[in-house]
Amino acid sequence: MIKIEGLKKSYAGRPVLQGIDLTVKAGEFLVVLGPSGAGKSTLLRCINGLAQPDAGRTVIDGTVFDARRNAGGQRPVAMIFQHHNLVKRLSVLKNVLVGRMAGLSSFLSMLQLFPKRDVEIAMEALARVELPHKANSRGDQLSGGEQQRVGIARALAQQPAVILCDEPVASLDPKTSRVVLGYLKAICKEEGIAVICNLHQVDYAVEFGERIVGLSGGKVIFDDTPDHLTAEIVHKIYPGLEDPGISRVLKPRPVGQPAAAATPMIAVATA
Ligand SMILES: Nc1ncnc2c1ncn2[C@@H]1O[C@H](COP(=O)(O)OP(=O)(O)OP(=O)(O)O)[C@@H](O)[C@H]1O
Repeated sequence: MIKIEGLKKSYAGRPVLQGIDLTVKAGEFLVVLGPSGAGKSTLLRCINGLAQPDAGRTVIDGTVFDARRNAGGQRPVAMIFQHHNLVKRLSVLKNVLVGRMAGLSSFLSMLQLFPKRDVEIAMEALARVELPHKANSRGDQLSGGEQQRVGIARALAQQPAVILCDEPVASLDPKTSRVVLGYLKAICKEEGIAVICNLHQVDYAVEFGERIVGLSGGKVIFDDTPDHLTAEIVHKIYPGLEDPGISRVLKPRPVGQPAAAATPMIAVATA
């Protein structure tokens, strides 16, 4: 289980995250939606230590996560990026083995020598995304979708507690996007890994997310299952969005039932 507690981050005095609290269970697929600049990437960067939060902490399976203190062991937080971040001149297998490097001595990683068990783990991860036959291809000989599947295998090879995905399908066509999100979801469920996935596409969020968090102005304004995401809430998350097509992917609300509140509401009787 990953607990994000009171995360705050400002850049040049401008608040970007204003106190984020989230608990994500092992094997839960959480999608973060929000307009450009809402702080989605900053949230992931603060969790994995690429950015230093001003306040707050991340607790993973009961231990406070500090990226700086994790050298020498496998890191519990893996990351998948929009542009795959593969080393293009290296083989696919070596790219996946990067996920094992945290456990290697600097001497062995410099020589790119890996224990047999690490190579087995990397090959198993490639098999999970159905690319073992590409192990010896160079990273740049793969399509965008295949490169992202290698990115997933690299994250999986790290054997993390949580995988953070920063717009992993933003540069892929719709069919390939669904394939990539399908692999991610299957791995999340079958391996019991928590996934926090930033997306721009509401339709994919509804299709693949078990839980959706809406960020706006650095605050959580929606946190619920896709069933509770209404067109009104989507418009709150994305003010000014003019896409009537959004309502097609949302479940119609039964007549007379009010829209789900963005934050829990308690009825207080008046005296
Ligand atoms: N290193 C940085 N230095 C200064 N400002 C930054 C830095 N990183 C992010 N920001 C600012 O923080 C705000 C949130 O950025 P962030 O990238 O987290 O948004 P986002 O929701 O991921 O947007 P997008 O969907 O466009 O990727 C933006 O206004 C951005 O300019």
